[in-house]
Amino acid sequence: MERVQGQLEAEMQSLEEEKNRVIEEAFVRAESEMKAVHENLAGVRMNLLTLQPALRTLTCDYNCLKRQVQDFPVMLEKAIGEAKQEICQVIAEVSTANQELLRKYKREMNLRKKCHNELVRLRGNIRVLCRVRPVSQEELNAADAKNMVTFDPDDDAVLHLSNKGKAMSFELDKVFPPQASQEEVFQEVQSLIISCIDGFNVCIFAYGQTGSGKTYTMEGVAAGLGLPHHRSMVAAVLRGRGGGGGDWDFHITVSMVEIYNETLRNLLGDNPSEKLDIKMCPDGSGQLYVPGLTEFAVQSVEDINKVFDLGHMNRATACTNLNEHSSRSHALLIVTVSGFNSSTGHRTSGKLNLVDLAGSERIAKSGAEGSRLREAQCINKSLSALGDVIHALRSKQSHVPFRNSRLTYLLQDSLSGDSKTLMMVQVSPMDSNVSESVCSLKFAQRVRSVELGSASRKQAENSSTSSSPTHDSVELDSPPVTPLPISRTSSVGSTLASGSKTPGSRRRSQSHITAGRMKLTA
Ligand SMILES: Nc1ncnc2c1ncn2[C@@H]1O[C@H](COP(=O)(O)OP(=O)(O)OP(=O)(O)O)[C@@H](O)[C@H]1O
Repeated sequence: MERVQGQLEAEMQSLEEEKNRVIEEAFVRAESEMKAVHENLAGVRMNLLTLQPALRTLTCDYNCLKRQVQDFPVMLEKAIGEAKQEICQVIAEVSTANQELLRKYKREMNLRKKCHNELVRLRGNIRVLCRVRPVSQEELNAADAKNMVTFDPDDDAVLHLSNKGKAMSFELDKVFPPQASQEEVFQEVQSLIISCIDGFNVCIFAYGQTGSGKTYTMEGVAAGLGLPHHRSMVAAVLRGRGGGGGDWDFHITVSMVEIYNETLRNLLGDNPSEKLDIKMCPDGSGQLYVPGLTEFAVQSVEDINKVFDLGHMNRATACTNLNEHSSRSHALLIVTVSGFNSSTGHRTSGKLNLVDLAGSERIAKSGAEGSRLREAQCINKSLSALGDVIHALRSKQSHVPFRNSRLTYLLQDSLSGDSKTLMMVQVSPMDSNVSESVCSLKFAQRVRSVELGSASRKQAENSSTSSSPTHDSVELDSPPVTPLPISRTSSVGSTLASGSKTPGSRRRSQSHITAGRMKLTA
């Protein structure tokens, strides 16, 4: 018991000692930790002391930013307002400059039109050009073939021709030698074509014997394109639409007709064999129109191509031999351009007539009979009538015998007034064609060699009184119309009112050859 007690006391003693040791250790540790804490605290205090100014700066910055943020919407609004003002000012300046440019552009456009019309006027409203076709390969191969045509190197309006050993010279408005390209010819006639957009009526005729190049000039294949050339003439009208300025809106329609044996046929109609008539408008305006004539509205070159294909197809189906038939008939392409200016309300109406005439060669009366004789008579009659009309117009005669053929009657409004006419006389250079070439050139000179402005008072009515050097005057079995009296009052003033229009009134007038309009669906 005592031993156990002694053991317990010893244990308690050691525990007491252990406790004191642990307490002492804890105290030492606590003291060192306390010291470290104090040191830390001193460091923190130091830090706090240094951070205080930074905090003050930050607080100051923050307050400053806060104020700026508060002020920002106001400043932004102000800046936007100022920017808006500046932009508006610049826009106003640009708009003024733009309007000024537009005004200048319009003035230039009007000037261009005036210059263009002046140019056409100076050149003469009726111009006679000549084109000599090249010698064909076949002709080159023929041993005895001779080229009879030479040109004046100093004057592009003169052509020399050797006829049975006799030298002859002809002066026209311009002569195109065989090497002249389609493009050169097109450049020459382009301004004339485009004037239909300005409200003028324009006629371009291709005249000459069969094989002299009439169709080549009027429909010749444009290099590489495979498209008939006068499609590009119509295409020029389409392109020229833009030249009037943005205020103009143009409506373009195309008709194709053929005149064979003094009979008018609609090449775009459902029935190409159907004969058309030329009639006086029942409204008493004195204007002419062709009832039933088909007009296709065209807007693109594709539309034009479709119209041509239809016209050529109809022409081919209406006859047995197209080549012969086309040589003995006149083919007319009529392009009507109606313009409307949305700013001024101004309207214009112009017409372009591209006429591929029948072959002008003389057929010996003794050798021809039946239908060939009638064909020859009709061709001679209409070409003589055309020569008479152009001669009368160019010499400003008081009466113009439009009614002597279907061709001149149909084209009456496009030949008279301040219309513009171009006669392209086609010539073959070969000796075998020389007498026909002489006839064609004499015809050209006859319609041209008139002193402009020297109007004579009267002009014989019928082609039987014609002085045409090329065509015999042959009466038709039934003349197309009764000849008109020759006084200016009756022929121009009443019956042929459209032929007497002043430049201003003609510009306002609508197309005389009208018909039910169709939309192009072909
Ligand atoms: N300027 C030219 N350049 C090249 N070839 C031409 C030219 N003019 C005509 N020809 C060629 O001469 C031939 C006869 O031309 P074209 O058929 O145009 O004569 P045409 O007067 O219209 O005859 P037709 O009265 O029979 O219609 C054609 O083969 C044509 O290609």
